Amino acid sequence: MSSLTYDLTLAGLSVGAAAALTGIGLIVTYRATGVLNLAHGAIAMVCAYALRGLVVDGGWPVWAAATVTLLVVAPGIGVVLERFVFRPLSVLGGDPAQTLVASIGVFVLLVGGAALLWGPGARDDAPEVVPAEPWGQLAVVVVLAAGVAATVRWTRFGRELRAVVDDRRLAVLAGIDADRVATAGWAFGAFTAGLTGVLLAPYVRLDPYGLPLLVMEVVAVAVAARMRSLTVAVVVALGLGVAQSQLTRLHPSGWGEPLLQAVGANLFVVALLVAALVLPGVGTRDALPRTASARVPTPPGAWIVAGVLFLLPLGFAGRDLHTSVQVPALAVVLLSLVVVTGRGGQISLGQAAYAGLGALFTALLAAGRFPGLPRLPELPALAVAVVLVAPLGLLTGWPTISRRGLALALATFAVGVGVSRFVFAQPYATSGLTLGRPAGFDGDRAYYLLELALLGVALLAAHALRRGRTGRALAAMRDDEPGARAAGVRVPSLKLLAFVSGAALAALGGGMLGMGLRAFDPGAYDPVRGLLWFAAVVVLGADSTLGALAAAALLVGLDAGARGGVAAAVIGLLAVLVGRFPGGPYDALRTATNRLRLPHRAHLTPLGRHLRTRLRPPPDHTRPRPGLTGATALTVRGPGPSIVTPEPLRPWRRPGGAPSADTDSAQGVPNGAPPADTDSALGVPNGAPPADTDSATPAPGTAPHPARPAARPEPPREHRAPTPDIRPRTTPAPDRPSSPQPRPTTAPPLLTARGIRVAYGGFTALDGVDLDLPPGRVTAVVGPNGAGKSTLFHCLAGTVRPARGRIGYDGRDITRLAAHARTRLGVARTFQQLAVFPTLTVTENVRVGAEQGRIVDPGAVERSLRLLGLDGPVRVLPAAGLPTGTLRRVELARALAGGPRVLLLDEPAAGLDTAEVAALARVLKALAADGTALLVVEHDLDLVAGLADVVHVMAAGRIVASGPPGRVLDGHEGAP
Ligand SMILES: Nc1ncnc2c1ncn2[C@@H]1O[C@H](COP(=O)(O)OP(=O)(O)OP(=O)(O)O)[C@@H](O)[C@H]1O
Repeated sequence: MSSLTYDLTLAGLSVGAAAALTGIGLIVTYRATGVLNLAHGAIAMVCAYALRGLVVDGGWPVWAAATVTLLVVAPGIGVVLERFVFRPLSVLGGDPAQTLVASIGVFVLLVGGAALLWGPGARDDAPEVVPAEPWGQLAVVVVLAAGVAATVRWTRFGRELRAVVDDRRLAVLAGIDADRVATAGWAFGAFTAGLTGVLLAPYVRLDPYGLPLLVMEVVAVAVAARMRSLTVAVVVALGLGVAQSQLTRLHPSGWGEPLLQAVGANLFVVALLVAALVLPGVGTRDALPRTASARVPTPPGAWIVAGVLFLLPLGFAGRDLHTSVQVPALAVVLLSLVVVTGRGGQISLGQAAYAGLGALFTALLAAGRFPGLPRLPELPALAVAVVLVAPLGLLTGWPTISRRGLALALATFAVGVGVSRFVFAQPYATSGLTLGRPAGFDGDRAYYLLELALLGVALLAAHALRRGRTGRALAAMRDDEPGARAAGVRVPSLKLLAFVSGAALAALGGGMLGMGLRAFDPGAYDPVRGLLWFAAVVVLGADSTLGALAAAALLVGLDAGARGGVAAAVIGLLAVLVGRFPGGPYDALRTATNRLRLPHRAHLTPLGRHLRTRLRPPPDHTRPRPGLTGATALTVRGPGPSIVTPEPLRPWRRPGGAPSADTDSAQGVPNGAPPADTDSALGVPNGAPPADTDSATPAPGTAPHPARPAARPEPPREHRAPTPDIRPRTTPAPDRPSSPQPRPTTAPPLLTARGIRVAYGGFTALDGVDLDLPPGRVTAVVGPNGAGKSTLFHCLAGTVRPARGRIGYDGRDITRLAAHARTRLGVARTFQQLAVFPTLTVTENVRVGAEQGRIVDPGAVERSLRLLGLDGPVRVLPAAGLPTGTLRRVELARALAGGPRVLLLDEPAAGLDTAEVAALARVLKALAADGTALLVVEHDLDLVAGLADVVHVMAAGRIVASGPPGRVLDGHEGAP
């Protein structure tokens, strides 16, 4: 090996070793806590400053200072973060969106705090702990990686660690001390961060912004290792380090030279872009940032106050006015986050890139240096820049189609870093690019007035995107993406719309900011700003335009003083604390969404599945709920004649024919109401405990089913079939709509499945299943756990694509059609685990279904609300916090509002009490009588017996018996 190659390899190994340390730390923290510690680089920076402080200012020997920094300060930071920031969040439910926001908050807090403490300038006197030669650093990395790998694989602690990462709640129930595991993970992660900072600081600029960002750029190493394999992380880190170093030897001529130089200097950023955008996303089980986008009610008069405050600077002069000029511009940038994150529910950490591109393009266009376009005056240049940047929103928009949560955060962060390094850091942008203000608006006051006008336009645009059909669809997508798809919302295009609009708004704000500063300053749009802006918007109410205005004023105002970093420190502190405010917006959302959810098997690793099975609550014996223990529990008598009991379509009514007053527990049962009436809309007897506060699939350790007002006795066999035991007990209301005659039973099926086969890995979940759903009939699918019912349901609904077979609808092949497209054709569904939109009111929930469904019928919302007994006071309440029984009806009303011809119901009775189940059965029978084809996947055989026209029994991925319930369910007698 030539001496140059050798020297470059050694230099590359040195850089790679530091990157490997970061990778190891990030992976261990992630494995121990499920948190991707975005503050890793900031911890590294603080430790580097601490070491420098002890050595340079305190006069300590390097070895003593390094020992204290690495063994006390760094792990101490980790323990403090775990104890006071992340543990409270995980105890509250471990919402990944909250932990993500909190880790961004810690990053911003540490960066701001460091700028306040040590000043924003760079230092070049960081002490050297390990000699510049790489062998020492390499040895440290190899020993650390081997030690961690051995611990994770072979020790009890390692097993506990994996269990905690899989599912903290389940691990705790299995007797694991999750806090101890998390504390150890955080302490070790912070130690590696400290080591990275201490090793890197002598060779790079030690400043509060640069070092953290540098460390975060190498997050690619951990992502490439899928946040799992330490070996892969170390190999990738060393490989990238050496490759980056060797690239400096190449000097191609022509256009390739600047490109190669840029790539060579930023190979870790290239790797980050590839890892975040091209490789499959990590952390896909993370939720959307639901909690980061709560609807914050606007206090009365707030807009007037905001208007007055924004007009105040017109009375300022000099430096104050000059500073104020930044506020409207920044407010426009932050409005872009309101649209993307607040309303659309998409994490976007790269918004600073679009703002910077807006400023850069405006400056280049105004200077006549934009390739292929003539020189333009400033205002048209700004308008053209906005138009040019808008489609670039697809850069962060398209990853959202397949990514969410952590994977999306990484993808958008990567785009922000990539644009910053490959566009903003190039000579044309860094060589003092000036940007004038539009003619006639040169003075600060006149320019401020122009900004207010542009801010007004941006506010109108943001309002338009947040209101009406689009706004409701965005909110639905944010609240519950599968639910939104099921309601017919075109989720992929809506995400792209959000990002394109967001990019346009950010570009407008960025251009305004550049004009305010009269120059393009790349530092004003670096990725750290992107994190700060994201945190600020989240903290002050992501779905609030007023919050964006307040955040802009706060950020500019706090940093207007002599010391920089105040704004970052304050916003960081608030972001760290925001998930912990009791009674805050998070609580309502958490109760509405999280309480119902035990992670689905599909989202768990094998260990999690094992724990879930072990810890599954025992069956609820307070309610007779005959289950199938296996196909052998049934006696199959073969197909018999179909039974169709046509019933008129009529609302969910109380006896006597009057539409039910809503007596949801949220509303309270009216005083003096008649005694327990199981035929009422809700079937909640007076004085009975609220029908539900629990989940259909309850969290471990809680009762598996909500308290029921009365146990439902199992009907005698002869009452179950062929005469359904659940019959309407009310006389039809005189004003009920006349319903068409049911279609003859010979009508061709509307939805068909032929030869459906689905395999998960090597396991065949469905093996050649055929199914027909004729109009006007209720078809039920029953079977023991794991029989394949849900998988079949998903195939019909479009959420699982079969490996083989065909799904047909009305003669058309829809096998490859997406879920939302099926809904728009007329195949609606409900969910086993509720999928409602908690921030929308009951009426808005139903309206989403009506607006996106098969037919747009202005009367559909009212009709559906009435049919499901939701037309009382409950209609104006947000879905968050309503009882399960009500939410089930909301979900059903939403599905019906789109005018479906086929309705797929996944365990519709889960979480309902006896009376609610009876009322539900009546509605479903009425729908069938009205010509709808219904599929019910249900464990409640009473319901199936009374409701279904034909029952299919599944076992081991096949349909093993079919026929009328009276025959097929006969053998169920005696089953436990
Ligand atoms: N995403 C997945 N990955 C791996 N295996 C899966 C996945 N989803 C389902 N399975 C397996 O496929 C089989 C059928 O599962 P499915 O959920 O369809 O059954 P089911 O009849 O609906 O059961 P249950 O009544 O408990 O919901 C089960 O053995 C299940 O463990």
